[in-house]
Amino acid sequence: MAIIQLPKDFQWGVATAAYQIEGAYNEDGRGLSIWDTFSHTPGKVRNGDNGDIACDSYHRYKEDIKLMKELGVDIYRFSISWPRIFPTGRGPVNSKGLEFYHHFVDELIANGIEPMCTLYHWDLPQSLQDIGGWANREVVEAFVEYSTFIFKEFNGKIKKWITINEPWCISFLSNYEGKHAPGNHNLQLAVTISHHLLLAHGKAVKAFRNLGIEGEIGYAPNVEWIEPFSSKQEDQDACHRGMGIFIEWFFDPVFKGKYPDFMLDWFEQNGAVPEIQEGDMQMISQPIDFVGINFYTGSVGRYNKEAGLLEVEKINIGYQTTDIGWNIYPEGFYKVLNKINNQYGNIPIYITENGACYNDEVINGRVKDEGRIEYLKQHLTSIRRSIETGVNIKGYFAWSLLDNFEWAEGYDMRFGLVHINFHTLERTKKDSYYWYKKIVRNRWFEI
Ligand SMILES: CCOCCOc1ccc(-c2cn(C[C@@H]3NC[C@@H](O)[C@H]3O)nn2)cc1
Repeated sequence: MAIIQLPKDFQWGVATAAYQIEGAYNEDGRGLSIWDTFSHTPGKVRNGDNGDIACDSYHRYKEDIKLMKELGVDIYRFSISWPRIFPTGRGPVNSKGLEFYHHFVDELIANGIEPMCTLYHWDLPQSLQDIGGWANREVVEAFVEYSTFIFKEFNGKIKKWITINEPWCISFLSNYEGKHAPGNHNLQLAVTISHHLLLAHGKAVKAFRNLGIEGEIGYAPNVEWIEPFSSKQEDQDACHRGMGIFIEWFFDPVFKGKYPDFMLDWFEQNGAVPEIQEGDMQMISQPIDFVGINFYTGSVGRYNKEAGLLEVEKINIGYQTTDIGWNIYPEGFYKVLNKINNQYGNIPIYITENGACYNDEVINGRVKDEGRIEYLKQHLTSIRRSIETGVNIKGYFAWSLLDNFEWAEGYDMRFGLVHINFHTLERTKKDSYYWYKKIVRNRWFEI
């Protein structure tokens, strides 16, 4: 057995997102989001699930904060629902929605838990989608207005800010693959949206600096590791593209002020180019204070001309998988963290999401989720290895505090440290909750 120790000043947290846990979708003046529309469209979400009620955290947030308090976490990553603040995306403020988030943040602080706020975690106001959504540069301006309002409202209370969560999911998964809201299938649209998301991020950072808001700001891309099947150049190049759409495409503009040529060329060969205007790249590359990294899985990849847009085939070589079918690949976590560190400098990193889907149920009042504990051990070990290699990792957020609405997979796929009975909304602490509580307290574990 080996003892794995995390630094004393390492921040321990848990993460959620508004649409996945709040419910109260039409309460107290909240406007509709694209996920209300998408989840209410037959065939889009497993079992026809939607976020109308979810974990009912809008009403039960004090109970959830008590769970965090007992867990002993230092920090809680949550998102603000844009349509709960601006029901049509811009214009009149919904005072009840704003009041909810003030009460929520005050309760966190009163319980000694630092708030980390994600401004955009996929729930675009439907009214903005009706004018083209992120494909329309007007929506970039609306995001800056929304962000500026929130910065001013919570200045001094919230000191860690994330602009955009997982821009790959918002652009390519949602507008090329069509798997998430709004469910389009158009590469040019996806590339245009990816550019506008980065522009929105940069403009929000600029506003944050100009307003003199207290604290730190970053964004939270999701990344995967794809190990080349062989040293053949075609396999290496295929995996470079497969990772490039997550890493270089969303990191180079922010940290180097330009898109990576190998991805620009590939998209252009497929008929898509980002619509870059004068000053955009300078705005996008506003210096940030940290980068949030969301990591779940990796795979082995090889060149295959028939394997979709990037011609990289992810092959199953027998890795164990979680209940959502994703490979368990902690080695890839170590590799991707070191790749980012080597390519973009020793930028402070928060692991803003990492966790495992295991759908264990409550039996005699207990949830024995050993698989999740093992996954967390392996991935926290990769974090320790990365820190010892020189990666500046400041903290870790387990995804997620609660079982919740896992987007197109609905409620069947459970990532929580706390089990939710979605009929009664009863919360049950899983074995992994007690394990994580011990790690947060001791800052070491055996593997
Ligand atoms: C192109 C292949 O298409 C198949 C499906 O492709 C994906 C890829 C990735 C995901 C995915 C889901 N999550 C977890 C969430 N992160 C944010 C938070 O809200 C969690 O709920 N991360 N990535 C889903 C589907």
